[in-house]
Amino acid sequence: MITLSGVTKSFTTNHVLRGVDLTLASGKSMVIIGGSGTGKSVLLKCILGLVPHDSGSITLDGQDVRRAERDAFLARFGMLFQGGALFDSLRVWENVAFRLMRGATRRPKDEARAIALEKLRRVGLGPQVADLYPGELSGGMQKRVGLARAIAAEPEIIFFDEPTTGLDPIMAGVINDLIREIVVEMGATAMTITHDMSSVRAIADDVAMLHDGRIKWTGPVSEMDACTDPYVQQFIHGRATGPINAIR
Ligand SMILES: Nc1ncnc2c1ncn2[C@@H]1O[C@H](COP(=O)(O)OP(=O)(O)OP(=O)(O)O)[C@@H](O)[C@H]1O
Repeated sequence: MITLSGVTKSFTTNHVLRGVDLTLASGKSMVIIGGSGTGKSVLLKCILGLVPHDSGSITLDGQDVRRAERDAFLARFGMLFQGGALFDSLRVWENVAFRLMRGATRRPKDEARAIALEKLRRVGLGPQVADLYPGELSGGMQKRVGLARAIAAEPEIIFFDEPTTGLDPIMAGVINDLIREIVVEMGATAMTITHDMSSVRAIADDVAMLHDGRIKWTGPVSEMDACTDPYVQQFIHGRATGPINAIR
């Protein structure tokens, strides 16, 4: 379980997080929504300890994330980054096996390649893709490779940062379904940042809306439509008018 309590983070006079309280239950899928620039990525980086928070606490299974031994802590996480963030100079399978070939749990090359092929298969990519370079793949295929990489080391917790950005609606649907299936299958705890409401509905058990540096609303996705909070309503219906200023 990941617990955030009163988390604040400022960049000089820009007070991005102003007291975030949030719990990510183990084995559940939490989706964070909120307008551009509200601090969703900063929140994710604070949890990972990549950006130090100013005050409040963030714990993983009761342990302060700032006190955790970095390598062991990060090894518990898988990440699917916004642009896929694949290494252009590495073959697809080497990208997927990246973490398997480094660090304390380093595996022999043949074993790492076999795991990479198995993970590629899991995301619907055949062995013919393994020796290509990322630049030879479509955007949707690159996302799948990124997803295969995120799950390669079988992490307990997976973060998805805008997993469907730049994909057509059909491919976005495929990626959403894959994320949901994989998270359920692995029993992983998932946190996804997205603007895409169809992703929210496909991926989330729970939703949290970040606004003005705080969690404006959180609850099960099944209760989101009935939520009367005007901020949530404006966001989920994509209305230009409402309490959220459209000009930012
Ligand atoms: N390293 C940094 N130094 C200074 N300011 C930063 C830094 N990282 C983020 N910010 C600021 O924090 C605010 C929140 O940024 P963040 O990227 O978390 O937004 P977001 O909600 O993820 O937005 P989007 O949905 O557009 O990706 C922005 O005002 C941004 O300029």
